[in-house]
Amino acid sequence: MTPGVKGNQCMELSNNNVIPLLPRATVHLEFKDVTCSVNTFDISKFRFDKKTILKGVNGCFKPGELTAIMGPSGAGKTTLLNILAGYSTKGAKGEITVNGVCTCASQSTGRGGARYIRQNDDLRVHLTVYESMSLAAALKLADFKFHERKEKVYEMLALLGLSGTSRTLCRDLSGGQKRRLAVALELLSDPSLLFLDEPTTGLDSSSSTSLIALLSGLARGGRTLVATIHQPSALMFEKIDTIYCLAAGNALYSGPREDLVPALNIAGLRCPPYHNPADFLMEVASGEYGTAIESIANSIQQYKPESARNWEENVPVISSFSRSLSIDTELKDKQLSSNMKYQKKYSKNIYRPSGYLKQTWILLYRNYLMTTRNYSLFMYRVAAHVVIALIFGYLYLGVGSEASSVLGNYVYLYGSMLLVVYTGKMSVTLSFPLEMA
Ligand SMILES: Nc1ncnc2c1ncn2[C@@H]1O[C@H](COP(=O)(O)OP(=O)(O)OP(=O)(O)O)[C@@H](O)[C@H]1O
Repeated sequence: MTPGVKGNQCMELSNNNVIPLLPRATVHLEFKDVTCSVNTFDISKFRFDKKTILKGVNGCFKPGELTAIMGPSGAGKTTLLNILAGYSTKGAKGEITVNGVCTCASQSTGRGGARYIRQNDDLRVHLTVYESMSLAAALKLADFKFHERKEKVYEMLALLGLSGTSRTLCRDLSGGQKRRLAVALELLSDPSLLFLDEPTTGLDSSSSTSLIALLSGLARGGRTLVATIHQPSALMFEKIDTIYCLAAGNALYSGPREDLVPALNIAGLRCPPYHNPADFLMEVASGEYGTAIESIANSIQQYKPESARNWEENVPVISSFSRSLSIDTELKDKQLSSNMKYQKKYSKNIYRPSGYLKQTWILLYRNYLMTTRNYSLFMYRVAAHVVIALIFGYLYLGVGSEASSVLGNYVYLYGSMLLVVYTGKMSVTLSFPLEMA
């Protein structure tokens, strides 16, 4: 029996129609004086040097907003995201406050149930979209009944415009669809805080824009979304609420998108007309305008916007946002109400994952599916065993029916032990780091 996977049905929605599902709680994340240093070995001097990647950055990410962490290559964007998400906190110092609860940046827990979508899609290429989703749902949503999990999976697929690809193998998805599936997998447990590392890398401009529109829609529901974005187009830039720009480990600008150009003006940097402000910011951060980053950052801090934004006033309420979307109202209402129903029914805040035994069973089943569908690997394994059997046969040739040759017995025992131990161990040793990723 397939755990968590049964049947198939589709609810169709076009790609860019996003229903802003409400998260279960809102998350306000603030960080103060975050630094990160690593020790690097300098071969020419034969000694360890300390490299400072982040030099005491501050900032705050609010619910209902999509924040883009921008900056030139090597500025420290991924490092900051890793620390904030609690994914990799080695060498980090500083304070991270989530909804008023302060934790040390070097701690990897206490980030309000944050989910992190890394740059490389960690999808199982031999599973279909529906299988990936339903197996993930079976792992993450232990308290849900089978039909409820199924409903939630279809709801997420429809939400992210993946209904039409539910039977497609993950390896056959386009780059944009893979990113959307990665988001859908994380949305199953309704996270309030979502980090994405370079979600648009490798996508064409239209897929990138539609992905950013989707993230912006999810943020509108009250989530806190933070994504590193290299160089957004003007269209993508319009959909971002807040910009956090890093340059050589320092925060250059942190604030609403619409205040970026006036703030740079204050620092004496005029964005040329018809120039994408995002490109201009990157040029400034790369040092193309000659001024020291610290002095620009200091000047920018002098800028006081006329209307300090209050997200609670400005974030559109769910009904007004959904009115602006051209989607089937009946379907939208049905999905919203099912989402609310689950949120009310299950837990105060956290969906409970499956128990150890159930997880083992689900993962075994997933492994079985992947192994049997990976024909070439399967055939290589069969061929390897045939070749090894021939070698053994040859080595054992002439030993006779009494097995009286000491060397023959030794070769047989030693060889069969190696085969049994290593063929079993190697697959685990190789796949463990991949599965952990
Ligand atoms: N473990 C480490 N050891 C040594 N240097 C590191 C380590 N991790 C990051 N760095 C260095 O820190 C700097 C910032 O890295 P990071 O990956 O955060 O940059 P980024 O802004 O995300 O760059 P990109 O946009 O190219 O991905 C880089 O110069 C990188 O080489």
